[in-house]
Amino acid sequence: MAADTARAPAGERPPPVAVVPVRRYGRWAAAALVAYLLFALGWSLWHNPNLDVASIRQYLFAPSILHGLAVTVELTLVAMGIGIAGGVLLAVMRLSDNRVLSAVAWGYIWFFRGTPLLVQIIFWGFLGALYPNLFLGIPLTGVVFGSVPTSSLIGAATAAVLALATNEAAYCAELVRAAIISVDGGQREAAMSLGMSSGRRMRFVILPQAMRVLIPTLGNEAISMLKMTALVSVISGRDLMTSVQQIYQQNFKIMPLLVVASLWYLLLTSVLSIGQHYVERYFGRGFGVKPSAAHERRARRRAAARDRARATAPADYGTAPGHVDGEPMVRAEQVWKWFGSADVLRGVDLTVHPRQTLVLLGPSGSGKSTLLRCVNALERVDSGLLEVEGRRVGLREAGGRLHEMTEKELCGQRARIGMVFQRFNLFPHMTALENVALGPRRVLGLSRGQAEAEAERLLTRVGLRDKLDAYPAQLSGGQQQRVAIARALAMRPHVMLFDEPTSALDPELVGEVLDVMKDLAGQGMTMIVATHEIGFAKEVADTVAMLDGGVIIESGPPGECLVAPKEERTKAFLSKVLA
Ligand SMILES: Nc1ncnc2c1ncn2[C@@H]1O[C@H](COP(=O)(O)OP(=O)(O)OP(=O)(O)O)[C@@H](O)[C@H]1O
Repeated sequence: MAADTARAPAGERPPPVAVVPVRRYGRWAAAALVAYLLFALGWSLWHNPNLDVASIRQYLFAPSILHGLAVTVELTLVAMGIGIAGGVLLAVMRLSDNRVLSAVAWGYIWFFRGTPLLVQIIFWGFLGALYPNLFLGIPLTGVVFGSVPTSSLIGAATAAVLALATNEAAYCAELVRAAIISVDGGQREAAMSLGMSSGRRMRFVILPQAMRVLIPTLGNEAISMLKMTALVSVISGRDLMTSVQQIYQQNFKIMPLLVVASLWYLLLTSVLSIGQHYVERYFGRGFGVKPSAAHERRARRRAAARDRARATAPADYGTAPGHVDGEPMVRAEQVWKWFGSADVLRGVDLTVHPRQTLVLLGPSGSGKSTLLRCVNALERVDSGLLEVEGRRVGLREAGGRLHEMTEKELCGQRARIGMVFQRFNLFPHMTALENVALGPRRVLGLSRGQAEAEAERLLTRVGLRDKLDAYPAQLSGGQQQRVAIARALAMRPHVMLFDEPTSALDPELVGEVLDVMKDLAGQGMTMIVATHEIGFAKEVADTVAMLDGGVIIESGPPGECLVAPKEERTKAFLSKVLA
């Protein structure tokens, strides 16, 4: 029997197919040639009397060299640390809606990238020539609390750090900004829909994902910083390269001393590269990087913490009750929304009562997503009244006028409204469990154990008990959407919005998501569902509304709207969808 037809007992993995690999003679020859050339180069260096191995040995651990090495390491670490922190701050300022902050950040980056680093080092080193004394006081008022001579405050070492860090911050700012922009916009919206403030969104959702893009470029920056520290010699900084130069200017052993410097730089660069590898692996979790042993240990520790926390998880941790009996859960009256000259919603009226399911139908571009986004305060309506639980969405009435809600108020309102997106928008750097636990932990203030115990309960409810530690990339579309539903439910929302939750799924995965939604409706969740699933609408909806061109042209019980629609447009739409 041929190897590829070998059989194993039924159900067991068969032996792998035995395959003779292609003989790649060209590659072997190329590898042998390169190895030979490298060996020859090493041999010629080692036996070159001008290299002066004895001097290399003599100076490799010389005190002045080791001191220079320590200065280089210290300068690199401190300047990179301050540079990265400053860069993040500048990037956030640059991306801010506040024009003054954005302009200041732009000006900073423009100036520090636009002038040579050498000039900046000399500037900081000789700052005393411009400002002989530094004052602490209130600018432009003449109020001074104290002053010191500049030269006593900013010595060569401080000037070196200031110059390298302020310059690095400008470069880092652009790298961080590019990395932040590279994070999908859906991530921000998903975090907003959980009621996370802008600071929390940045810290827990955007920056961890941006870091994956950022780390390789920051690794490059750190390595070039290591070598740029040599420039501080112009203000008498005592870095590695300066120490080497001082020695060979006296003894003329240029080659051996350059080899000493190179060996130390190579060692430092290697250490940085190894560090970069681990940091990259940490931030690459969920993006196809294999989970490390540490990841699995952490998962086991967390499972134990969940077991301990289960007993202490509060039953009523959810968002504060906001609903008054008898009031509609969602009410829209003459809601208009426009983008520039395009009127997307043109006077929408609808009412959804508690425990009811409203299904929104309508062709692509009719405004279904926009309406749901308005209900969740992701967009502000331009005209009309939109209320959830009797409170205007995104607006507060005071003194007979409407005021924009503060971020805190908006987050509180969003947290009571669950949203499930067409493209899932799971956080790719978090496991299913972490995705679901994020909101309760970071918005509602549960402990990690309690939040994860609750997340486990919800994931079990949507049939994903065995996928707690899987990252979104390791889940099918249907499974991802079920995690997204559990994530929204974890906030104990008062109303759930579904924006075409099955339209990005393969037909055979649609059922598993619809089953979870039917289950929710059966348990009395108030829901607004934009979908083209007519069978679901017939079975679950209390009301069906047909949106066309930003207007609800027909609404009523599914028995009327779907079985005997009055409007020609609805008939045409249904015949297309059901075709
Ligand atoms: N931020 C925006 N800026 C400009 N136009 C927008 C914006 N958001 C939506 N629109 C426009 O509003 C219209 C309605 O879009 P919306 O996404 O609400 O439709 P939809 O009914 O959900 O469509 P689909 O079923 O294809 O998702 C579209 O013409 C779209 O181009």
